[in-house]
Amino acid sequence: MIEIDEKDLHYWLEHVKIYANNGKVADYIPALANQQPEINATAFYPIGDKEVACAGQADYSFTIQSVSKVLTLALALIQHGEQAVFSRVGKEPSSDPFYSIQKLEVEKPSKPLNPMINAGALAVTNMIRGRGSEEMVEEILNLVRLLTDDPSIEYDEEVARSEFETAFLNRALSYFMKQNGIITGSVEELLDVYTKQCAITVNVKQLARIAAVFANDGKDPDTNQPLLPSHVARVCKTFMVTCGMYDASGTFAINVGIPAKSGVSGCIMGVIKESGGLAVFGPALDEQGNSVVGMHLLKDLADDKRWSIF
Ligand SMILES: NC(=O)CC[C@H](N)C(=O)O
Repeated sequence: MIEIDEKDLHYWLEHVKIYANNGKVADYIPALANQQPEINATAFYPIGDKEVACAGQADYSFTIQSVSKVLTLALALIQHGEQAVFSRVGKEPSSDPFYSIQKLEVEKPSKPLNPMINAGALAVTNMIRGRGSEEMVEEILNLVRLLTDDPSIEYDEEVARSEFETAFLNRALSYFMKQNGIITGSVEELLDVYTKQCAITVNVKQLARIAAVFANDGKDPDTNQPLLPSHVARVCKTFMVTCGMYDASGTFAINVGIPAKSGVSGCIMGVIKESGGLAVFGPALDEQGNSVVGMHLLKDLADDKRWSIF
């Protein structure tokens, strides 16, 4: 069991916050361009009914963006099983940027390489049960409410609308996959669900709790009640290791060595085996779209606490 307390978090966040100057806030989603690069926060949610530790603006809410890809994958696996899900999406890293379209044309048969890139996540979201986009969004929100133990979790309407109005690349990916039978039904409805799942808002304490459920093999970190089947948690964690940090996943595995997932809002969740979940937020991003402050914080903490699973 690796102990981490508030003093650690304060110390390391103070140490790395200067790196925000080296990054840029995502602006391809207009509503995200308004984020303040100097905001930062981190939280550690321990397994075993102990207090969450945090530092920085820990009550600040942000949208989860690509972190939602792990959650919709978990939901699709629960609803349809591995065979059905992996008939539509692959299990291999792509080494391309998360929004890339090129491998969809090159791979034969054409199926997105993994569920952590946009194409794969869109294919997974397309599988979520529901009679329409509203019910599908509600299914996803209910999973996030379960994992955060907070029934008030919602999505940010302005961020969702802003992405929906400008998601030309995600529409292109979806139409390409519809042509190849990977996606069925209305692309506009799919984009409606996808942009809303990306716009679900949490703070670092809530995100750290989600990571803690994965660290506890799918069980509630406080009560040990099963929330996700352990094999689903295992598949999700494996994808976080191989593809969770986009085309920086290999470097991250060497430098930090834990399952993690980032989102372009500037959030990262990290899973520390049998210990707990760590979340960090800092909206200034590096070239690959990962939070600069988050990457430095995770690297320093992983070195200090010997977190690497390798
Ligand atoms: N990397 C991300 O966080 C991408 C999520 C974003 N909503 C998109 O599809 O572009």
